Amino acid sequence: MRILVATAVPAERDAVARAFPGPGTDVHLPAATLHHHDVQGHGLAYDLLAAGVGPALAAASTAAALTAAALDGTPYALVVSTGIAGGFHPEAPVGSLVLADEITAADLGAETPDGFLPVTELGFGTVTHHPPRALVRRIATATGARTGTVLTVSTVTGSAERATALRARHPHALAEAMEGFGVAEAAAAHAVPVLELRAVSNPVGPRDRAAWRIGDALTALTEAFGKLTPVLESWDPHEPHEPHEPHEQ
Ligand SMILES: O=C(O)c1cccc(C(=O)CC[C@H]2O[C@@H](n3cnc4c(=O)[nH]cnc43)[C@H](O)[C@@H]2O)c1
Repeated sequence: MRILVATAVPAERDAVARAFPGPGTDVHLPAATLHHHDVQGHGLAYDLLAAGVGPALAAASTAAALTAAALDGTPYALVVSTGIAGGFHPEAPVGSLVLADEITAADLGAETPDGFLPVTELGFGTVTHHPPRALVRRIATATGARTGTVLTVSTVTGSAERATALRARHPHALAEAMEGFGVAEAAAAHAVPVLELRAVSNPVGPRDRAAWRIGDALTALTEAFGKLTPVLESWDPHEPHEPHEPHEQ
């Protein structure tokens, strides 16, 4: 089973790679370079992709890798968007793991005098993707990740007011990052299921870049991916999808 893991930057990709034994191999594609790891004896192959920062570049790079695999006749069974993230206080503290049960574009829409309208209310597209519920449950149990909404933003939140406004619109949001929705859009175009797993490096709120605990978050990411293989090994990508249940408000 082939799994595509999309991070934003090479430091996150390398943190994931440290979960696997051996050096891996690089595969150069048009518009994307994959770092390939076969997990011996488990029938799993991971392709790690530093897909770029922000939803647009992440979507373009992920789509390039998905298309190459499909044309090759060895399509991916799963796409995982991963990396560091901001965590909403107090539910997702620095160093914790968050696994998305919803991946939501938080700033894709229009501002109106009455507030923000998502694109769906303008009659376009989608703003949310849902990872497979049963798989989310199993991975959360294996890794200790909290489950909830992970927001995708194009602008990192830098004030308490913005953090409060986002939580008011998305009461189940645990974290924000900048790529998940883009990666999920590319996966959906190929009808491939998607996960988003994040390690919290900073609180969502007033900007204090010097306080980001990137090293701790990258270590948490390596540990989480070390626990993923047995779960994915026992996962049947063809198992029927449990219907999505909306969060209770
Ligand atoms: O400087 C480094 O060593 C370094 C190592 C790993 C990652 C980075 C990044 O800057 C990654 C950018 C990436 O992180 C996500 N992120 C993290 N915190 C937030 C946040 O509060 N709000 C939104 N996004 C966040 C995001 O996905 C960025 O693409 C640096």
